Amino acid sequence: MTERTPRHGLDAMGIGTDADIIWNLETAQLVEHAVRRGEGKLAKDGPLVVTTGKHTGRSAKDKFIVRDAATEDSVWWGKVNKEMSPAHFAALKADFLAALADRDTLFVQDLHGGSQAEHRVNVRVINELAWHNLFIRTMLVRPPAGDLAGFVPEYTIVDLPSFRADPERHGCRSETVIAVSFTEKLILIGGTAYAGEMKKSVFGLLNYLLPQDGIMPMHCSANIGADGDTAVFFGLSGTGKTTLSADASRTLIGDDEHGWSDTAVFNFEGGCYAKMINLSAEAEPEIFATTRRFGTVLENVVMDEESRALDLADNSLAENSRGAYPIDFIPNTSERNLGPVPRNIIFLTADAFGVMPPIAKLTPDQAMYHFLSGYTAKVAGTEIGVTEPEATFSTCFGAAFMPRHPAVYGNLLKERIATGGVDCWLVNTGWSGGRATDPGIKRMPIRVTRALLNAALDGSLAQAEFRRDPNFGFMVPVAVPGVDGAILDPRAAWANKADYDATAGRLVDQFVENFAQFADHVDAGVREAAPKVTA
Ligand SMILES: Nc1ncnc2c1ncn2[C@@H]1O[C@H](COP(=O)(O)OP(=O)(O)O)[C@@H](O)[C@H]1O
Ligand SMILES: C=C(OP(=O)(O)O)C(=O)O
Ligand SMILES: [Mn+2]
Repeated sequence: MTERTPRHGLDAMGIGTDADIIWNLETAQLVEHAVRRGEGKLAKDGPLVVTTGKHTGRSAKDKFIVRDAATEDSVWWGKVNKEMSPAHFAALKADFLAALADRDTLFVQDLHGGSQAEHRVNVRVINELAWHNLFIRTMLVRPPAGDLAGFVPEYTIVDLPSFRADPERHGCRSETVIAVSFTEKLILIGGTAYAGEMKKSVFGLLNYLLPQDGIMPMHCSANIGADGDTAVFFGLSGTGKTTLSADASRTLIGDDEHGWSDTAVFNFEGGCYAKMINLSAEAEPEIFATTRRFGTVLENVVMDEESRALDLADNSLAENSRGAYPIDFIPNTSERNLGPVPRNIIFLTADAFGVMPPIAKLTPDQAMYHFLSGYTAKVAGTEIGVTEPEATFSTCFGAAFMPRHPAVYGNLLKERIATGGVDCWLVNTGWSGGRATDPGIKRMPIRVTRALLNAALDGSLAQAEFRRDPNFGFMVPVAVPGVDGAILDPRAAWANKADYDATAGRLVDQFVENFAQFADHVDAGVREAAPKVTA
């Protein structure tokens, strides 16, 4: 028993086990456990380096929500939120409890999901791996040590990477399962060692709970400018939330999950989770510096066994290599984990078709249209013969994490934009001058994106001359000081204009087709904000 052991233990939760229960350790001791147990190794400058095996990203198709009286009408059932029956969940829970009883050692952390006392949940995370315990401690909000003895968990996550789910018995799809019961306040994660599942599960919880308190939960990063102007950056995975929110000239609130209340934007988390592949010291100095510190957890980053030097360019373990670090590893962060209500909303998209301009100004109706659409694109892998990018539409720029109907989140955004004083922008951090798969076509340089963003955020871009995009109808700047004008007009950047027009036309068609599902949930203004092919 130490002061970090809560009075409300696992037995009080109905969890029986003879395992050694290791409560609420801090970074140094958890790193020692991880290394001693062979879970990871230290890199040259101190980070803990681990591998996750088969799963190097989230398994969206293996995620389930228990469908019962509580969720029947409140969850948006369908393609994204898949159901698990209460009976299957009961069987899964029984097998998780049996697996817990069998373990020699368990690592437990008592944490908060949400940085603000009035809008958060107490989460207890039970891990078989020391490094997973360190990861979730790093990512969520750490209660002061003095609060731990009296900590009472409300939600529990049991995270067992070695568990093997059985589709017959558990009503799931594979050996991997992420199952959430809002009624039992229990999340079971098995068959995957990708640590991001844990933090995104807590996000899903808050996305379900907070709209009831009038908070808009958002899959976005957030930072604050010198004159107190908050910006939020929505975007799907890989579009630049984490990269662009770490900016020497602005104060970071957080890189991934936030709530927008009547008075503030606040972080849900206490850490960041950055992509490591090809991370550049020049373009992303603040994030790069975290790879040289004790306390950072590096997932699937390749390291030389002898020198313990990192090779951030090596994708042989994963394209999605990651680094988790406490938020204060970034130099300029908000001490209270919040900022004023936003003055700017940015929708990030990584357009692999090269159709979207690098920046565009949106009307409130266009903003609603793009928020509900949630467009980005994937470069269709590295397989030989795959030459076309693939469009992805994920509503609210985060459908995988949003249990409720998109209209719930959409209406919260609508109310907030309607109060005025918020400027909305679409930013393409993807490709320009052709498709991502065309020879010689490069992704937008980070410094160009930053220059355009900063011009939007400091108000100077508003003074520029704009033209209307013929396909999407939004306003695109014609010239911006310090930025090569050729990149501002995507059509001009393409050598073959007919090819651009055809590619844009196909993308517009996909937007229109995707939006049909929302047409009945929005007013005419938003429907009319749809892109139109004018040719
Ligand atoms: N113009 C750009 N803007 C933002 N990121 C870019 C850009 N060009 C390349 N990148 C790379 O794209 C990735 C963006 O990932 P990240 O910021 O982690 O996205 P998210 O947090 O939205 O998942 C990073 O690896 C970054 O280096
Ligand atoms: C951690 C994740 O978030 P993002 O890529 O948006 O940073 C993820 O999608 O697994
Ligand atoms: Mn991110």
